[in-house]
Amino acid sequence: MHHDPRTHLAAAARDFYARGWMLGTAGNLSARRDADAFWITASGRPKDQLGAEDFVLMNLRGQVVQAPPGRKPSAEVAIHEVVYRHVPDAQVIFHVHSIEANLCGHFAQQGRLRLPTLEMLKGLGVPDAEPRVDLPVFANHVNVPRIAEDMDRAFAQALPRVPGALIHQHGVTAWGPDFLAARHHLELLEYCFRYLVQAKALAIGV
Ligand SMILES: CSC[C@@H](O)[C@@H](O)C(=O)COP(=O)(O)O
Ligand SMILES: [Zn+2]
Repeated sequence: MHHDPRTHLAAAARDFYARGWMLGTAGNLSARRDADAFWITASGRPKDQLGAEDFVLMNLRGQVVQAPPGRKPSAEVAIHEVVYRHVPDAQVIFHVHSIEANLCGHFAQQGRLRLPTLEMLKGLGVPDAEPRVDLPVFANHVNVPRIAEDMDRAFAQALPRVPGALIHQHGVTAWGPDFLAARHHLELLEYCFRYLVQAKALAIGV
């Protein structure tokens, strides 16, 4: 769909950086070029100042198709690959590191985080009056392909009910059929995380 989504990815990164979600080079963003290839941020680049030379084109078999000199794909490219392989509708993937997402990992039980019963979950594709929805939570591993393998196994069983997944003590990954939808999904998940943290602080059961 997005034959060259790099300027859109750079704009999204600036936005998320300004929200404090991509500090210190954290996070990575990608968008499909076609059924078999996607553009992803190069590893370790400052997310408030990405240029055309800060993106790498990958195929869905983990191979670099095109990379500017000296640039490597994101260390977390295997996670994006798993999402693109399992979710044909996913055209754009955003992975960011917020404080609230990391606090919320501690509220998870058996690898699931129960999302608050908010009307806003409609925006995540859950139209129920009293939604009971869990976000999958994966263990973090220094060896990123291990995280991707866990996700691959889980997604082969069942895709998450909402378009996202949390990695414990690390950050959230959200996706969507276009840039706007992926951003909305990320914003709504981050809203849920803020809500859960504040509810916990106020000792409110959700
Ligand atoms: C700032 S360290 C964070 C990284 O280890 C990683 O989790 C991350 O999200 C960014 O890695 P990157 O290789 O730049 O895409
Ligand atoms: Zn990360």
